[in-house]
Amino acid sequence: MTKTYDGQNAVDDLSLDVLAGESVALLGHNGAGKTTLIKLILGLVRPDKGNIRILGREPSSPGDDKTRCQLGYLPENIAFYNGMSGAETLAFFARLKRHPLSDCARILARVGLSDAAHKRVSHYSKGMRQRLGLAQALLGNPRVLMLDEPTTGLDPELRTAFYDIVRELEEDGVTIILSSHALTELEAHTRKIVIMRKGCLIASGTIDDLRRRANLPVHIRLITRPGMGAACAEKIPEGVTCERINDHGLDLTLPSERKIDVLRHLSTTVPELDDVDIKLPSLNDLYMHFQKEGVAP
Ligand SMILES: Nc1ncnc2c1ncn2[C@@H]1O[C@H](COP(=O)(O)OP(=O)(O)OP(=O)(O)O)[C@@H](O)[C@H]1O
Repeated sequence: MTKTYDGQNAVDDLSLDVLAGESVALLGHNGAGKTTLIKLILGLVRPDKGNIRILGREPSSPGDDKTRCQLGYLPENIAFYNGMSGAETLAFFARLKRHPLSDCARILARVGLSDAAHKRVSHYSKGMRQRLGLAQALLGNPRVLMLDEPTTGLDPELRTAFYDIVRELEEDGVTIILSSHALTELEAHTRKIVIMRKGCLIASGTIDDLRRRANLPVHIRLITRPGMGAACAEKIPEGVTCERINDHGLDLTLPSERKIDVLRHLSTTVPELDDVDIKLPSLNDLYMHFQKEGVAP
């Protein structure tokens, strides 16, 4: 589908299948079209070309509240009424979503806000507001949950707690679509990655799929017995770039398909070797690779 604003394609001829129960990370530069894609999925905006089905239905079709109630959304910047408490806020959203008010306390407990339930939202920290945002997204026990940059501004402990909740939801079979710029944490927490650039989808798959497609070099750090770095460097096979970092450390760069051969060679011919550390391309490396102009989808 394509969505155009003021003559510019915010989402440009993009096709995407998300399976039930999949957790998908949407990555892309500022203005790549991630939020627009989420709004298309939610039915908040309609595509100018193409179409979209979510849970088998057109999300923006008038009167289809049943489908919309099965979607949860945590926007990038959620606004609350500051004069209301967390419990009052959640009850307000629960009425809109026709979720039983008697269940709100359970949802507040799930996001760790029970103790602050009766505190005014204006007195909440950024992390507490974010958790309240997640609580409202969980109303209606959604089958599909859209989280737009949900961990921005959260400390490492809260991020971990946040992803623990996301994992539980995944285990319950909820489909999760999450947009973020926090690549390191996504690497550990999402199964499928979708990379957007200027409204287009430029790569998608698991991190292993993306590694295979990008075929970036692998880095291996070798640690030898003290003073044996130079002797070890002489035994490095042809076609492998070798950089000495000190008298007992070497950094190798090699094509990924040679990884096993080179490790086998080192283990049989370099008795001075003390330790080996293999660094596969990270999600950040892959993201930078695919964002480069000229990489074909
Ligand atoms: N309501 C709108 N009216 C006009 N242009 C819009 C509107 N919403 C988004 N755009 C434009 O569409 C493009 C994609 O914006 P979008 O917010 O989807 O990007 P994003 O990937 O979510 O960015 P970020 O990472 O900065 O949040 C941008 O050029 C933006 O200016």
